[in-house]
Amino acid sequence: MKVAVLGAAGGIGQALALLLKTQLPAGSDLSLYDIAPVTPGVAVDLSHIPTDVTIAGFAGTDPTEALVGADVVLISAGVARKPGMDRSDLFNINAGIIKNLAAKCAEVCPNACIGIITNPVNTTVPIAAEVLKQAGVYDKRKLFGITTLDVIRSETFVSELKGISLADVEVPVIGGHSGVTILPLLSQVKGVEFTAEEIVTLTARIQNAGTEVVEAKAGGGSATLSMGQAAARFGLSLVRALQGEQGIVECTYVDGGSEHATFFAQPVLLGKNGVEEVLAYGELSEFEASARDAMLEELKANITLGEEFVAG
Ligand SMILES: NC(=O)c1ccc[n+]([C@@H]2O[C@H](COP(=O)([O-])OP(=O)(O)OC[C@H]3O[C@@H](n4cnc5c(N)ncnc54)[C@H](O)[C@@H]3O)[C@@H](O)[C@H]2O)c1
Ligand SMILES: O=C(O)C[C@H](O)C(=O)O
Repeated sequence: MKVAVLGAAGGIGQALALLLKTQLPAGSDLSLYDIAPVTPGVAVDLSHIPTDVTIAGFAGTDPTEALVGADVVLISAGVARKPGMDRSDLFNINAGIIKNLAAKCAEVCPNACIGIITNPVNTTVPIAAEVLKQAGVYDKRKLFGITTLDVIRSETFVSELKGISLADVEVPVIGGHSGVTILPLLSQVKGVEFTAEEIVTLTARIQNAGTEVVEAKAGGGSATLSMGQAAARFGLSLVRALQGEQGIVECTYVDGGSEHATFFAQPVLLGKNGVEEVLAYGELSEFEASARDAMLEELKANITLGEEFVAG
């Protein structure tokens, strides 16, 4: 398996590269690409860690060398929020970056699975899809918006609030990855009862958790280390599934035939070709059903924005 990280010199990229260097299966190749000149040096640094994962780093304006033969491409290239900004404020810069990188993937590694971290995810994933379609290589089973950070935050916050072991907490998160489009299904957490007030407060905290980090970093960026962990979890799950391991499920934002929107995050069974099956997300509480319905207008507008950006 070859995994490429684009945006690898950034806050997320470096954390992710470290986790992949130490956790990818033996025999894997890891390639790092970023426009930042330090990127080959990041690869040299990581190469001194004694694992059976080979690593190479590439800088400059052309990611081709990093992408040759890639099975999985994880993209965190782009700009991050500062206090007072919304994820949608990143669109102007990041839309073009994703458009160009997706075009390169289409050209160099058209069969790779692509996981997009770059915000606004609700829009950057449709942008990538349109670019891949234009190039005639779109396979909807192989394009993912990485929403795993919402899942790990939900699990952490539930465990803290209820004093239960993290090993026992699973929280599906559906919809998208910004504000009200992030919907944790707290009613489905096994063995835990929440009061109506806890549901409201916890849902809001999970939806605003990105902003909580942005404000705490006070102009120094957004979540990088927790996102590195989240992207590593998703990327490693995908690699294991591509290698034939059965039963691997992650929530992710996919073009999965949802009745709600073209792209929708929900639990997905991963397999040898990427998405094996989009799973039903189960029964919702009244609160969750109305939150789901209320998010759809925003989510669909986010998707249309991406489609129209590529259509020009
Ligand atoms: N999906 C999520 O849950 C999630 C979570 C956190 C952050 N993010 C998003 O991830 C992105 C990256 O965040 P970060 O904190 O790592 O930012 P960062 O600024 O630390 O790193 C971004 C990197 O991208 C590189 N870059 C810019 N343009 C590039 C291009 N065309 N090709 C290759 N590399 C390029 C930069 O040189 C930089 O090293 C942001 O858009 C942020 O909003 C998403
Ligand atoms: O909030 C951000 O801007 C980054 C990321 O999407 C997050 O959820 O932490």
